[in-house]
Amino acid sequence: MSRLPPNSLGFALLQAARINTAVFAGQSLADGLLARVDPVARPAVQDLVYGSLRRYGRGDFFLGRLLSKPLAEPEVRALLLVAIYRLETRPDAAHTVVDQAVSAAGELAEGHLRPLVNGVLRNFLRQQTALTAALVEDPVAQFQHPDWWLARLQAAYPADWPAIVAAGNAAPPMALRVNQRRCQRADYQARLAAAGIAATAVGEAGLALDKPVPVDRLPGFADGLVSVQDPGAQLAASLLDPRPGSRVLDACAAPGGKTAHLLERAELDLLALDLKPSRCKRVTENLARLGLSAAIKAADCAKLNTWWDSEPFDAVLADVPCTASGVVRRNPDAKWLRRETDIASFAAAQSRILDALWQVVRPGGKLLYATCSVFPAENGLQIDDFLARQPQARRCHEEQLLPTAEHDGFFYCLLEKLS
Ligand SMILES: C[S@@+](CC[C@H](N)C(=O)[O-])C[C@H]1O[C@@H](n2cnc3c(N)ncnc32)[C@H](O)[C@@H]1O
Repeated sequence: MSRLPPNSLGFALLQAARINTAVFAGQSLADGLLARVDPVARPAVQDLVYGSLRRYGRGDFFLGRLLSKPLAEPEVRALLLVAIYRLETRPDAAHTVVDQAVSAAGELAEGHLRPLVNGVLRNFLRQQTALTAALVEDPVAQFQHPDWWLARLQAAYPADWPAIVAAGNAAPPMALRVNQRRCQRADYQARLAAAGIAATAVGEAGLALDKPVPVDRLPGFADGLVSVQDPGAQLAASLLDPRPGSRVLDACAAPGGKTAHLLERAELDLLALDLKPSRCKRVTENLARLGLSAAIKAADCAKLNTWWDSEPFDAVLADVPCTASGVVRRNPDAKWLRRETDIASFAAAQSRILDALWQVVRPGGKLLYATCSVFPAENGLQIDDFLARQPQARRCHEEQLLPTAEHDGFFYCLLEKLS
């Protein structure tokens, strides 16, 4: 509980510090940490949490210079980091920010550290120019990614890595996919314009918004006229392009974005699998909102004996679990929680899934392998290894989308099973 009013900056700083403390203790933002925040404060808390985590390497560097010894109190440290983020990105009313951070510190168990919070933030403001100039001394601070992550990007993309890093540190764009079963894109674009939301057509059925908006401001969202989906993710359905009436498997389906897109484009006999029953529920809810239907089952797609009836599929989508290194701006906590060894663990799980799913593709059928990663071990190298194991597989199309201001990072490889 807190004595600060929910609409105050102090309250938002306090909540953001608590969430970031949970993240650094190992919890994921995807576990709904923000959903528990008072709705009045949620947009401000979200900005503080996501923004400060995107820039954690930088904040950590500043604290290293400002503190004489490491802080043992995680919530106080997290509070300093969110306050520094706010001071850097909204330099107006800096002294109000410091005062509000000190009030927030008073709500923590370590309330006696209020003078330290006050002193560190005032020192930050006094030394800000010199501290900012010193960022170049430390790549993790300057580029705001772990050192092993930077090394992997530099090795794989000698020319593009600075742009990948810059995209990963920026706030993400927001795009919609129009449910072509329920309305035309141009009509929906006009509805958006009437609601004061500017958007540009992108891809087959997408609309890129000039500025992100809360979903409840989107006309007809609850009635299934649109879904939020990155333009990079919207490529999957057209790459797999299953024929109407064909038997399709979406093997890693939750929350169902690509499942829904496939069904919006054509009538299909589609089975959607996901490992977790709670995530299958999200597929069910999404399809219901959009007026679509599929068979949905909780299962490990790699354990064929638990779900497969031996009828082969014409088309399989394998949107496999991955490091999500291409969408790190949407999950900035992952950047700091991941370990380099995770890449090999994901790659091993992905090859297990690929080998199993290949058995359910009919001869002449297709499998689209997809990740939202930029690490080659999960992408092109994974497919090279697969092709070496599977002489009946042919690589029809492969593309690595690097994250930009317009879309997230994705990898796609369309494979055909030779008859
Ligand atoms: C990248 S997400 C899928 C996103 C989804 N295709 C979409 O467009 O909305 C990967 C999903 O794979 C699921 N998953 C992980 N391992 C799995 C397995 N062995 N079998 C089935 N699903 C799995 C995860 O629970 C997660 O929901």
